[in-house]
Amino acid sequence: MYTVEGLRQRIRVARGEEPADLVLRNARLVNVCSGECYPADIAIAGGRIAGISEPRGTYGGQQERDLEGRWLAPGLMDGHMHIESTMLVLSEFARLVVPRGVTAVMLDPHEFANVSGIAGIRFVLETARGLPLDAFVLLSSCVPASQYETPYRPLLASDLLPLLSEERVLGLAEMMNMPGVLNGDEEVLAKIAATLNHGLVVDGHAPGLQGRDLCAYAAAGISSDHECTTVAEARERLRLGMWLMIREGSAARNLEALLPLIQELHPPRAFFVTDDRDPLDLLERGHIDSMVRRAIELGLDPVEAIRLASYNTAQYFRLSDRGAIVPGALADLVVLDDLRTFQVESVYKSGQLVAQGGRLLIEPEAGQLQDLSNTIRIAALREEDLRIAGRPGPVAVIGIEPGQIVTRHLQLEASLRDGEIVADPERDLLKLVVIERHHASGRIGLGLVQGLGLKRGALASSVAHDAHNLVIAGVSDHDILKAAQALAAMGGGFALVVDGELRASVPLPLAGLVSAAPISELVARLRALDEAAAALGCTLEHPCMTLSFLSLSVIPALKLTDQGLIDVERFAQVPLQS
Ligand code: HPA
Ligand SMILES: [Mn+2]
Repeated sequence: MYTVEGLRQRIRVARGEEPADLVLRNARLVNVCSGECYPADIAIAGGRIAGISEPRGTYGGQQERDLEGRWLAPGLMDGHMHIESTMLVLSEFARLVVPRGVTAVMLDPHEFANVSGIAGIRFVLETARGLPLDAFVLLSSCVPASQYETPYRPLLASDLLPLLSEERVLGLAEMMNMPGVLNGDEEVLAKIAATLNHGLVVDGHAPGLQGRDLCAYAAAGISSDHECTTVAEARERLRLGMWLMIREGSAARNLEALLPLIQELHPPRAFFVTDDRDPLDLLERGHIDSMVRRAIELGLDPVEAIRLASYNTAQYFRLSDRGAIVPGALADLVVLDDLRTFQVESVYKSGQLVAQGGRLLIEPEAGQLQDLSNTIRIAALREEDLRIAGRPGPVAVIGIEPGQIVTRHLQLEASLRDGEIVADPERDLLKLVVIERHHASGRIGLGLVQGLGLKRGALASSVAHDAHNLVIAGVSDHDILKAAQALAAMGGGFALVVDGELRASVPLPLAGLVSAAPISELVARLRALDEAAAALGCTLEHPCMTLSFLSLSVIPALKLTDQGLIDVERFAQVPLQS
C-alpha cells in the first residue's frame, strides 16, 4: 500500500536528508537489471529500497550492517507450485524455505480445491497471512481435471469470480483443459475472460500442444507453460510470446533439458518453477535455490540464474515492485557467502532480518487452520464390492514408469480364480481400486497395476490426483479394505496394511493432503513407510508419490478413477477386458 508519507520518507532517505531504517554496507550487489555485480551500500526505509551508493558511502541509518563484501541478491520466487505436494502447511513450509532465500511463491491450490472447493482455496489464502514470505494464489481453473474424475464439487466461473479481487490473487492457474479451450467451452472461456478483464494472468498447461492449436491456446490469452520437456517445445512457445516456466519438481525434472535454450537465447520470458516437490526432496535437495545452484553448475551465468528465479518471475506476474535491488522495490534480499554455490548467509523480508545461518529468526503465525479435517466420507464397504468378474484372456493393466507420472497401457494375461480376476504378486500384478470419498456414494473404480513390486499387503493413499478419492493397490481384498478403513480413521494420508494390521502410516488430516506437523516428523514417518514397503518387495523409492498419480485422468496413458479405467490417449473410459 503506497502512502504520501511513505513516499516522502523514501525520497528524503534517498537524498540523504534523513537516516535510513537500515543501511547494508559493503555489499557486492547482484544487479539482475543490468546483469552486473559491483560493490555498493543499500539504504532501506519503510521495508523498501530507498537508495544505492558506492560502498562505504554517505548513507546513514538507525541500524547499519557491514556485509564485509558478501553478495547481495534479490529474494527468490517460485512461479508455480502446489503447497499440497509438500504435505506441509504454509508456516512449516516457510520455516524450511525462507532460510534458503525464498521470499515469494505463487500457489495453485487445486488439490485443496478438489477436496474442499472454495473453502480449500480460502484456507490457503488465510494461512498465507503473517508469514515471512509472500504467498500468492492463482485460482484453480480445472476442478475437476476432467469429466472422468469426481471431486467434492466442480468449480465454476461464478465460484471463482469473487476471488479475482482478492489482493493476493494474481490470476488463473494452469489451464489443463486444452480441449475445452480449443473447442470454445463456455465455462472455460468465461474463467479466462473474467481473469483477463481483471488485468491478471492465465497460466497454461499444454504438454504436446503445437502449431495452430498452440497459437489458438495463446490467442485465448493463456501466457505460459510449465510442461515443456524439449528445447523444440520451449522454443515454439517463446516464439509465440508465451512465458517459459522451467520446471524442476520431484518427479518432473526439465531444467537440464531446457538449459541449452536459455544459454542460446537468454530469453527474458523464462523463469524457474518447482510445481510439485515432496517433503523428502525439499529437505534433501532444497527448493528454488536448488534450481539456481544447479543451473550455475550446468554453466549458466550466476546473475542470469538468479534473474530466472526472481526478476523474470515478478515481471510475468506484473509485480513491478519486487525481483530486483533497485530504489522503490521491496527490500526482499538474500545475503550470500558464495555466489556460485548460492550459499545463503541471511535473508531479509521487507527490510527485516528473518533468517540467518539456515534458521528462521521469527515464528511464523500458523494461521487459523479452518476445519479441513474429517474430509473422508466413504460408504461401508465389503470384500465382495472389490470383486472383478473376468474370463481367460488379456486384461488392461496400468504399467508404472518409475520416477514418472505418465503410465503405460499394458494388455497382459489375466490371473483368474473362481471366475474372478485376482492379483498375482509373482507377476507383480496388484489389484488397484479407487474409492469415492467425498460423498460416501460407494462408487469404486477397479483395475490392475504393474510396477509397485509389493508381494503382500496393501498400500493406500488419500492423495490421488486430482479428485483425491482413495487409491489403493494390494494383493488381497481384505488388506485393501482394511487400508481404506485406516485412511478414513486418520482423516487421510498414507497407510500400509499387511494381514489386516496397520504396518506403517503417514497421517495427513488436513483435507487428507497435508499435516500441520513439523517436517522432521512428517519425513520420519514417510521414510518409515517407504522402508516398510521396501521390506514387502516394493521396488519404488517413494511408492506413495507414484500411487498418488495413478488416478490423474489428464496424464497419459492409462489411469483409474472412481468412475473406472480411463484411456487418456483416447480420452475415453475403457473396460478391463474388451
Ligand atoms: N501435478 C499435480 N497435479 C496435477 C498435475 C501435476 O503435474 N497435472 C495435473 N494435475
Ligand atoms: Mn494435482
